[in-house]
Amino acid sequence: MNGTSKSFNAAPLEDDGALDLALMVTEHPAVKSSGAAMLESMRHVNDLIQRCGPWVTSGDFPAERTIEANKEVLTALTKVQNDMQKLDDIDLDALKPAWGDRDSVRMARKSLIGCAQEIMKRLESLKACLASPVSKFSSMRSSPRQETTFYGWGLEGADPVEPKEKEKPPGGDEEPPKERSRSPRDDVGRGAAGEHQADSSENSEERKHNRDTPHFHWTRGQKLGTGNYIVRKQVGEGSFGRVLACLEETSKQMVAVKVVKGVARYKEHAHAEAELLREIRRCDPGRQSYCVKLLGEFTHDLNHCCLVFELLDKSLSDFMRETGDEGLMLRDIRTIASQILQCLHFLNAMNLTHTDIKCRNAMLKDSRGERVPHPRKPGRETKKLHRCEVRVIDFGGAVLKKERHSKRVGTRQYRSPEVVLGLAWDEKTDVWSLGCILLTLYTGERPFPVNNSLHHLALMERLIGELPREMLRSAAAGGSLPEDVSVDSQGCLRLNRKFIDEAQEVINMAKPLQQRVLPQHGALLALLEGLLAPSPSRRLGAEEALKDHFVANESVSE
Ligand SMILES: Nc1ncnc2c1ncn2[C@@H]1O[C@H](COP(=O)(O)OP(=O)(O)OP(=O)(O)O)[C@@H](O)[C@H]1O
Repeated sequence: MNGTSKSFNAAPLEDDGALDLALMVTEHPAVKSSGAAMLESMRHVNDLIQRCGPWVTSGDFPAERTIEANKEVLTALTKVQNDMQKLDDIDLDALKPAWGDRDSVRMARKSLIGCAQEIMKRLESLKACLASPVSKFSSMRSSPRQETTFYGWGLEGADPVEPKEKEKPPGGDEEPPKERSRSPRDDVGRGAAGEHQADSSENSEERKHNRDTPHFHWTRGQKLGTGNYIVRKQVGEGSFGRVLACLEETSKQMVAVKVVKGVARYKEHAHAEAELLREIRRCDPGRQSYCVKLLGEFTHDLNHCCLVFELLDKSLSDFMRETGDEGLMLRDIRTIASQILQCLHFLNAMNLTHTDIKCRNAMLKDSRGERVPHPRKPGRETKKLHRCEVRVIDFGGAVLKKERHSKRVGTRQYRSPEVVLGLAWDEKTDVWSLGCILLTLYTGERPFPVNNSLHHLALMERLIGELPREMLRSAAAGGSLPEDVSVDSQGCLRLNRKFIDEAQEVINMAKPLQQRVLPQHGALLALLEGLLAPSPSRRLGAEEALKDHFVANESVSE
């Protein structure tokens, strides 16, 4: 009999009626959906217990099935945690009459949380039983790791840097379909051959291994590092790690801790991001950069690099969703434009390009506000912020001027024409991305809901007019055109038959920029035309844009 089996409880979980009762007393949508999810999790756990019970009690673990079961347990734990969080997030002060009274919702929530805790207990005990066989099998399976190079930030003479692989974050994203940049710096010191090497099967194997490595598993109340950070809940997740809201014991302040996956490359990458953020803090004593503030860095369990940040509230994409994707008040858009431009101006002075400016990477410090009639959409509402202050996050893709490269950086929907075409890019690429953010905030719609380059370029032409022929010609001549794009002898985009069949209708329906902005908002239109100029040499720089009429003039009429 295996030692770990002592704690294994093979009895199936049962609903003692509390779940049903909870679902009967309220119509609150979060309670309803969590209740249904809880029933599903309960069934899943019972199934797992049935499947794993025999090996756990006999101690005879079959390799593949044990690894598979472990993955399932971790996924199920995350799911239950998320469902608990949804319950936790219910605002008892904002109930609709049809959802039932406060006490019923509170009671239902308590019952469901109790049920979730039971499910978690079982999953935790199963996880403990599987842990040691899994680590034994995994070490037998994994191939020797590649040696990783030092990833020093901006250090003269540092070794060629390792790529940051940006993969699609799990759990969906507000910008689907999403394609993340590969590396900000992965071809430094390499040529086109380097690019090819980066795609060799060995690297993609490793990339897959990194992506499949599970995220750090957390529990509420858990202490991180040397015990100074107590986990309260999860506030975000990216490709590199999970972001947890934690109470810092000494200061009694809530902070955000990004716990990076236990993958060597990701750890190095996180150290580099921390180093850069420390440098930003050093250069910004007056806190005028609007960059997120790094408060510290530590290691948890020897394996997880943890970055401690000021705790922020909601990303612009989450906030937009909360307002029903209707678009924000113009005065808030102006403030956001001004603050992100100040951030870009500051980064320019440090010779840095962020490369991944987007709605998910700009967070509000405080998303509280009041619902007001939408000034541009009769009959609709939006949310007017009490205090509009943003912070730019995720500096993992930032690139120093001296380390610029020709790889496609950033998230597809926010990429500038020069990046899509594989041409040289500079800090103006961030300005284009900001243009995409502002247009999204104004219209409520993402200007480039695309997942291939031809569609993207064709939509750009629809929005802002023809792309400069020199740009298309030089991309064609330099061999940097994306695979799906070709250019004719005149230097115009060639739209093939298949494309026309599939996408032409969508392209035709997309409105030019002038038609997306109301006539009374000419100042905003002028700014957007400056930010979304196709040629980087004609595009506004951050410093110039700060002097633009719309940005500089604080009195905005909605
Ligand atoms: N300081 C913070 N306060 C609150 N939430 C945060 C904070 N920083 C990040 N988050 C949340 O965590 C998510 C992931 O953070 P971040 O983008 O830094 O991680 P990442 O792994 O680098 O992601 P990506 O896949 O975009 O590179 C963010 O989208 C945001 O929702």
